[in-house]
Amino acid sequence: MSRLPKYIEADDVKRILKMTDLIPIIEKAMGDFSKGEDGGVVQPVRSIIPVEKHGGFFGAMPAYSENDAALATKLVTFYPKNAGTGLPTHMAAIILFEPSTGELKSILDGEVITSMRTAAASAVATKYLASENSKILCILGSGEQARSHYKSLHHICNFEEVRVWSPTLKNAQAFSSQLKSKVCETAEEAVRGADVIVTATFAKQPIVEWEWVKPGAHINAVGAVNIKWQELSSELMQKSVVHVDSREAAMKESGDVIISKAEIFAEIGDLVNGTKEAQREKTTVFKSLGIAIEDAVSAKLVYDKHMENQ
Ligand SMILES: NC(=O)C1=CN([C@@H]2O[C@H](COP(=O)(O)OP(=O)(O)OC[C@H]3O[C@@H](n4cnc5c(N)ncnc54)[C@H](OP(=O)(O)O)[C@@H]3O)[C@@H](O)[C@H]2O)C=CC1
Ligand SMILES: O=C(O)C1=NCCCC1
Repeated sequence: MSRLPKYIEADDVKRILKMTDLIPIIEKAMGDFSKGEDGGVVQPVRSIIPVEKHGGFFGAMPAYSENDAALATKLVTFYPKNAGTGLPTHMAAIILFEPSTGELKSILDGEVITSMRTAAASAVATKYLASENSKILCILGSGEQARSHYKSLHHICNFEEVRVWSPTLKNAQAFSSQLKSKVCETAEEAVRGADVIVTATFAKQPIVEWEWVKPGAHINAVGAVNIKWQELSSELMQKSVVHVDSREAAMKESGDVIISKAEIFAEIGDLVNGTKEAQREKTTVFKSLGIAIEDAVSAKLVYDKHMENQ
């Protein structure tokens, strides 16, 4: 047998990975992660190094799930300045190992997995925290995450209206021409009256204010993964019931949490495990940072399905 690892390309990942399969797997991984040692997950907060000269960042994200027999590390770069150049702003590879022997199994494209597993994590949060009667979805941003969230959140709610706002109007229009939605001229117009809000931007300063948000709405805040950046105003963070994927990561990486000094009520995994009660009727925030265990279990899923068809 060849010992050369298989490389699984983006197109294959896209073909193999289905949101309907991914959402329950991410839900279980978030639950296992929040059980601590009992969940069989080992995952430090990622290491991120700035590549200051070029305005980029490089991250290493190792994780092991004993329950899912998934051992992997993602290597990811994010370069906000790539926007508009034809190169993606996020690029990644996931390196998957066999936990019983330590053997290298595969290297997978990490861009599609990053996009889909982040949106799946927000879908899990939305399942527990959004009003069951949610009809209006607001998406701020029109890039990769905006698109994947549009798709994943339709698995959770029956939206009657989707609104999109993005600073570059033509990008919002392109989004809207591909994914049925209404373009808004301002973030405020998009946010007011929405039941579920997604912020998936490279904003460094808040783009959503407390007074715009409908009481009881749920917000998935996906961007601002930097201690100095915020997507949500401090008032909005302080007055909402705040959830995260990882408390440890939020305290180390999230400007929205650190600058506002908002209290973190729960990890989403605590809701999955039933150790904290979901407060659906309150205004809720899921501050997503992205955790490595999500990549590891997604990569294992893709690899197993890929090998079934060999
Ligand atoms: N939580 C997690 O697990 C993950 C989080 N992320 C984060 O999610 C965010 C979106 O990522 P992704 O969709 O891949 O990136 P893209 O580059 O595909 O899209 C970025 C979007 O941000 C918008 N934008 C840029 N600057 C601003 C600004 N100052 N104010 C408001 N909007 C702005 C752009 O608008 P326009 O095009 O109109 O100019 C664009 O729509 C990033 O912050 C990224 O780091 C990414 C992966 C995982
Ligand atoms: O989880 C990830 O992967 C990322 N999160 C935030 C920014 C870049 C990649």
